[in-house]
Amino acid sequence: MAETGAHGSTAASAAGVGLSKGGGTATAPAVLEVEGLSAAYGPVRALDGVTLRAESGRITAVLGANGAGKTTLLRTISGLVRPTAGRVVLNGEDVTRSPVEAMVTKGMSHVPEGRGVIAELTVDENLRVGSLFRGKVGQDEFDRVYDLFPRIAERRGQTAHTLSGGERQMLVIGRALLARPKVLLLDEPSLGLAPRIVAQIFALLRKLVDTEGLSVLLVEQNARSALSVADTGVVLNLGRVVVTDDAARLAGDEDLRHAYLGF
Ligand SMILES: Nc1ncnc2c1ncn2[C@@H]1O[C@H](COP(=O)(O)OP(=O)(O)OP(=O)(O)O)[C@@H](O)[C@H]1O
Repeated sequence: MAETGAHGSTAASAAGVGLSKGGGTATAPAVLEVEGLSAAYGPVRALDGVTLRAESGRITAVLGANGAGKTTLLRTISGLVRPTAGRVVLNGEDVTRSPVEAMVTKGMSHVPEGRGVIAELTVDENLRVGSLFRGKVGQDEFDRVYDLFPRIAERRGQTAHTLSGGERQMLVIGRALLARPKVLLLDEPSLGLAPRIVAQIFALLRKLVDTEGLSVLLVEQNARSALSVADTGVVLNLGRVVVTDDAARLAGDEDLRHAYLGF
């Protein structure tokens, strides 16, 4: 198991060391910095001093068992849950306790678990509803999403309730991308999907990260898949960071895999 330092970060990851999957350079600017973040639901302490960073052009996977605090972490970062302590810094600006709309404007998009689409509306209408908060969005931006997700493009006139789980996941990611985020928070995109579809979605994320410098904070219970696409992994247990390390090293750490990742 990798050596952990303060807040569970390894010395290597704290220094931003580790090659990206795209073969890029070791250090990238932090788009998102989370420092000592804590959150509670009444007496239940769900997050306890979580520190991590998400960098431009990199995928950071947050892993852990049921109840580890992964969803709460994303909800607290994006302003849906009020932290009891700690800071969220986006592009160098302290955005802790900013309203969700402000987070979106400043470059953070959150795709929650559950693939929330409006079932009665068409795919195209779902995309347009999702872009309303941005004011006028050019057709070229919708076309870009359709280019990224050809399956969604083929189904643009269909009502969303006819979509498969994978297509819904693509639609909600596409909708989030219309906000032109610097950092995309994704909660369990693989849940209930066939491995082939998960691989397609992860490959697309990898492409966006490598070509556009997007930063992705990916929450997953499916640790094996997540580590195969991520640059860095952060393992949570009972609301605390257990270890932060290069994704390939985490995947190869048998003790850690057995103790926290279930594969
Ligand atoms: N709305 C809530 N009210 C009370 N307790 C909650 C609430 N949401 C989560 N919790 C508790 O907070 C802790 C962290 O839950 P969270 O959903 O963040 O974990 P998780 O790692 O995302 O788990 P899962 O993979 O099962 O979704 C758990 O103990 C959970 O029971």
